[in-house]
Amino acid sequence: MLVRRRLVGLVRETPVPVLCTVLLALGGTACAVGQGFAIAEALRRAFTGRPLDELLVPVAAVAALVATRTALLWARDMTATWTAHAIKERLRDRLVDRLLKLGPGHTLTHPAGRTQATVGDGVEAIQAYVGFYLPQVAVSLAGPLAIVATLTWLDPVVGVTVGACVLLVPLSRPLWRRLLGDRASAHWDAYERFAARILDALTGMTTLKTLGAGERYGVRLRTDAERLYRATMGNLAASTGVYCVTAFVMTAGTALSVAVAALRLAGGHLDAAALFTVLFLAAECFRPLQELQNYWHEGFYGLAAAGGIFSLLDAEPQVRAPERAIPLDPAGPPEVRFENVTFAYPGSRVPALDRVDLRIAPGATLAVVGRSGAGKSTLVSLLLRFFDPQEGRILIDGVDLRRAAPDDVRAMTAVVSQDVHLFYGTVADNLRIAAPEATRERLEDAARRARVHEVIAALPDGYETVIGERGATLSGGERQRLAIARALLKNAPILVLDEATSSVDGQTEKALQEALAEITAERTTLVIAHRLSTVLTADHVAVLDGGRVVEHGPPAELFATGGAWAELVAVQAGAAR
Ligand SMILES: Nc1ncnc2c1ncn2[C@@H]1O[C@H](COP(=O)(O)OP(=O)(O)OP(=O)(O)O)[C@@H](O)[C@H]1O
Repeated sequence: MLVRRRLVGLVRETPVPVLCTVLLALGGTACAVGQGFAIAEALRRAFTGRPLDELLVPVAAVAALVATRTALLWARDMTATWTAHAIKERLRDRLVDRLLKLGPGHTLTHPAGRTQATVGDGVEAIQAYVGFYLPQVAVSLAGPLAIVATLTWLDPVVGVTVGACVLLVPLSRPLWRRLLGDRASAHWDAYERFAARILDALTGMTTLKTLGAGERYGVRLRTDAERLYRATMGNLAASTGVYCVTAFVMTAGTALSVAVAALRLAGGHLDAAALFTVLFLAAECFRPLQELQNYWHEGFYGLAAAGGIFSLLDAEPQVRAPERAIPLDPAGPPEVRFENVTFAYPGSRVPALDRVDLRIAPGATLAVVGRSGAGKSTLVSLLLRFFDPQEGRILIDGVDLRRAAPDDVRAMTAVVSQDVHLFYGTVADNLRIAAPEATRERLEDAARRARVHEVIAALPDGYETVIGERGATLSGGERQRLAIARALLKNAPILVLDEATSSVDGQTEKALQEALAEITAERTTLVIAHRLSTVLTADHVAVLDGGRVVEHGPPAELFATGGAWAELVAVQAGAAR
């Protein structure tokens, strides 16, 4: 029997329904035992020439027992299914809850496809294991034990023979455990890899096509599908191999028990009716083990998925909430400071930010520029407290972010990034993600200020239009303007603009710059920008290079010094010509 302690722990959380499942199954076994005795009695009466009406009682008892058993097993299946669903739903709630707690700190460092396979199919697979397999383990111990005791009472020699044969099944299990466990894990691993690859292909379809890499990626997909196929067949071979051996032991055990009972009959230790009872009970003794074997077929996936599920449940968030969080004031635009901040991503030895000192005065705008990989986005991730710096600290109005609740920190900041994610749902739903209570008037006002109201109004159902997955029905520029409307609705005192206007045409950019100037005036703003037009209006510019601030000051002053900023301007000007 393959049992994982923590999965048993899940079952223990719903003790009553699980106990009911076990008792109903054992009730079914008890009916089968009664059936064996009733049939034997009917035969005994028939063989001894008793009148027909005397046969009616045992025959009626058999019918009643068969009906009761059917009802009990139906109730068992219903209870097991219900229990399995309840455990599954609770587990999935916990996983989703944990994922939300782990936040982008986890999603940025783990493949989404694997996580999706764990939370989706992994939890589905657990269902058969916890709902059917584990309760059946208890039934397979108690049922055969009770039947062997009954057989021993009928005839000790037959009882010991059946008991020995039954014992062979669980005793042979350790021989297979390793093989079954390894094959199941290999199978799940191949499945997770395949699921991750498929998700990547779907989300990156445009990139693959524009790079002409569809064919090459298809080869990788086929290789992973082939690996999954081989792992499935390997698992199936091991599983059915064990199934066949166990079935053989069970059949041989039943045959041997009947042969021993026949010898006992010949020796005058048993009568013919008792022989029939033995025959019936010996077969029934192996039935729970046979069912256990069947449930294993359905549940092995769950056992393999358990590793991923529990490691996700055990994963610790990158940032911890302090026991007594200092509240942050969301009212006015705050001062933001990075003090000697050094940070390297988990698993990386090269710091993405190296002793960064920056200050944004309340209501001021700081533009951060620098080459790709300089550390600009990392600055934002730290400001949103997706990660904590290894050295130094980040302060909002003098409060170290480590001493504030992570949710409070995120509530202070609205982000408009390059990669705008629109969720499956209506335009209004997508706007209300930022402000669930917002009235239709507020939505429209925000959309107007973000210069996207006309676009929304022209959609087939206006604000109630369902946006296709990943915003397929809106252009890049429209999506960005929707993101700006979201930021307006969130109305946070800190604003992060990550190349917020990179996907809009010249005319829209002008209108957007006006709208952004309007909202940045009331907020402390950090602009991550590659384009000069976005930076020129900032109060300060910081030039990042290799995670370090190499220049910092008002844009005009920096330009006059002829340093890194002036060099970047020259490069851009050259590129524009
Ligand atoms: N999730 C991550 N795990 C490990 N390293 C990362 C991760 N994200 C970024 N890095 C590394 O950290 C450094 C800074 O990256 P960052 O994304 O902050 O740069 P950036 O200036 O925003 O670049 P770009 O302008 O191209 O967006 C880079 O060396 C990058 O490879």
